[in-house]
Amino acid sequence: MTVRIGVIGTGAIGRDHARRIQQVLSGGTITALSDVNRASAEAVRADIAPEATVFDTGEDLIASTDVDAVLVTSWGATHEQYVLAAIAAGKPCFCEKPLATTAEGAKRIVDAEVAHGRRLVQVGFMRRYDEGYVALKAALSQTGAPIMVHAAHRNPTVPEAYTTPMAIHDTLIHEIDVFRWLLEDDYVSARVTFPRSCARTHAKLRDPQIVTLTTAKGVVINTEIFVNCHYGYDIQCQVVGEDGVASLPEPMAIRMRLNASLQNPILTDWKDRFVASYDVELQDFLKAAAQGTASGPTAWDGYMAAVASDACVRAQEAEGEAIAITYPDRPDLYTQG
Ligand SMILES: NC(=O)c1ccc[n+]([C@@H]2O[C@H](COP(=O)([O-])OP(=O)(O)OC[C@H]3O[C@@H](n4cnc5c(N)ncnc54)[C@H](O)[C@@H]3O)[C@@H](O)[C@H]2O)c1
Ligand SMILES: O[C@H]1[C@H](O)[C@@H](O)[C@H](O)[C@@H](O)[C@H]1O
Repeated sequence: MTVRIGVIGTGAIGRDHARRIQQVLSGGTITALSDVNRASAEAVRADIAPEATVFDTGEDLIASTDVDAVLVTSWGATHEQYVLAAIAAGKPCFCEKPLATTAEGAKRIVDAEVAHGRRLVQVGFMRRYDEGYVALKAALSQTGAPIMVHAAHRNPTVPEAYTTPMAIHDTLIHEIDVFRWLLEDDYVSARVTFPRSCARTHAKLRDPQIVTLTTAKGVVINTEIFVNCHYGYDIQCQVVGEDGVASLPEPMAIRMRLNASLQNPILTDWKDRFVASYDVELQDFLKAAAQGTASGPTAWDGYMAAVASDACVRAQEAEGEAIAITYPDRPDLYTQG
């Protein structure tokens, strides 16, 4: 079966996901597009999916009989309304991170999916599909029980509209999810400290910042978020265990001996750093959607990330103070896998 996909939000990642479904992956075809900026959807139709229909609203797209499954790749604050509409229509839905911008919003999605009784939502936490993180998780069986994690999430630059809380719900959200998965653990508290801000930041963004998460098993995770680091897109992670240390591998790069120096290029764009992971996560989505369901990171994972993310934003405001994180019980729908 070829799954007929509608894409809501055709900006950077919506366009890139449409491209991979049309040109790279198997089992899916783009039949519908929608964006509040209609010209953006029209441009994706012209460049990537000439057979697709452009809809005025995401809701119209979801209701279309030409759409079997939905990709939500609009701005974070608009995800909840579209994911809820897809669940109401009984259509599988891939939602980019964040599932919702508040824990309450993510909980409404969990409640709707539980009431539906079958998984329909996959959240775009692509790092769980990244070869490096998968290898790192496997290596933890040799380095012994984890004690500490040192991580860094560095972007070369961000737009002016990117403000201090976005460092958490737009950027750290990847670490929040991937460390739950990597350590098979949940968070109990969050603390944020701010060094002096870097010269390249602006008035509404304190950058960099260091987030310390403590887990139920007592692991302490330090993550530096530095979104004006200038030199490249750089994701670092080192897990210190009882018997040894395991590090996330660097992306493959040609090492050159040139001009009297040893050179190793560093990527500058998330699209390139995680290109293979996006391919694998969406192939996984297409496979499950063909069966009318979803696999991969769940709405519960999206909700858990939103709970931790809200706590981290409160921890930013309470600079230096630990903020407790508590979770409700996991519904049966999310207990397998
Ligand atoms: N997994 C990842 O690594 C990754 C990478 C980039 C972006 N993202 C996420 O994907 C989402 C989109 O990010 P982006 O970088 O593509 O942003 P973007 O600004 O390039 O594109 C978003 C698009 O959504 C459209 N839009 C906004 N509100 C809408 C609405 N109500 N209905 C329909 N369309 C609407 C905008 O017009 C825009 O074209 C964000 O949630 C972001 O966090 C995830
Ligand atoms: O939306 C992007 C994307 O999720 C990237 O992976 C992350 O590094 C950026 O900080 C974020 O703004």
